[in-house]
Amino acid sequence: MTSEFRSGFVCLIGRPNTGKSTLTNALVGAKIAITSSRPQTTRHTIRGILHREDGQVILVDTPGLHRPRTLLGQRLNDLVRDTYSEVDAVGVCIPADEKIGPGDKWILEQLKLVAPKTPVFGVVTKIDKVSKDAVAHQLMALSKVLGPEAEVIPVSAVSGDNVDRLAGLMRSLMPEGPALYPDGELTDEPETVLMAELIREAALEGVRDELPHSLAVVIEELKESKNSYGVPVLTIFANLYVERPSQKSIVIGRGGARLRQVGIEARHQLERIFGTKVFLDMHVKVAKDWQRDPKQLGKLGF
Ligand SMILES: Nc1nc2c(ncn2[C@@H]2O[C@H](COP(=O)(O)OP(=O)(O)OP(=O)(O)O)[C@@H](O)[C@H]2O)c(=O)[nH]1
Repeated sequence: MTSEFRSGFVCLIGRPNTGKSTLTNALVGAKIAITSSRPQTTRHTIRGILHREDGQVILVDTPGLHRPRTLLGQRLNDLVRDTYSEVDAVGVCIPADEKIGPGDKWILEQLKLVAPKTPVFGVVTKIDKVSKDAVAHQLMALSKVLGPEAEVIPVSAVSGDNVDRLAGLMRSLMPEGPALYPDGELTDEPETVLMAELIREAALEGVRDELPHSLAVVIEELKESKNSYGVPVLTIFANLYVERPSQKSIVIGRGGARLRQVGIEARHQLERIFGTKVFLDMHVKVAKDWQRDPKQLGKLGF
């Protein structure tokens, strides 16, 4: 028996750091969504596309929903709410190693409020981190919160456990329809957005101060040329915006050491993803209070 082809959109939601980006990468099979050990770093709605013989699932990875404190926070939340009501299914992600708390319940309330008809499924993530008993306990707890209709699946993006099963479940929740994107396409984000995200991720890694909301990266220009050996090189001109001079020093580091390290890290990732030699030309600038200024926000792509 051949089953019908299904296609549609899925959004994985959950508190920051629950493993949504890592899971998206595992499902899609390539590094597209940006992960970081620091919470709330995924700012853009990046779509990974899961191609299967029997269907296509377009994953919309949203920033973690959080109580807004700044204009940027509000815009991010609006974006998340719009996404909830437009997708065909929403996956609620809860890490296996943390109790379901008020933050999770708040997210579920928002979901029921803005998209009461969107099918929901549960995902217990990072199951490699805890015992089987703890996983079973978390599955029951999540099932209780989501209700009897929602299917709940335990996965580990790191070991790959159940990632295929989850892909199958998502596909089964999609409406019947043809592929929406050509095979082989992994994301529909413009590549400059992806470049900016990768540089931003590298610049945040290892910085302990509260930088995540104060750092924006804008790709100013791309130039293709050949080096002295005739090898094609892509030169990326990027501006890193921070809000205060003190943050600028953090990003640059002593004698520019940190920024050089960030450059090496980002270049490595960019070369891997874009399959070409990369030269990174980065400048760190101070744009005072850009998070609270609508004009600046627009300029920085929010
Ligand atoms: N052990 C283990 N760690 C995981 C797994 N999935 C994600 N992580 C780790 O958990 C951290 C957060 O993962 P992300 O994928 O960035 O989480 P996120 O939910 O996308 O986070 P935000 O972008 O902040 O919303 C990272 O350090 C990951 O390496 C998993 O299956 N097992």
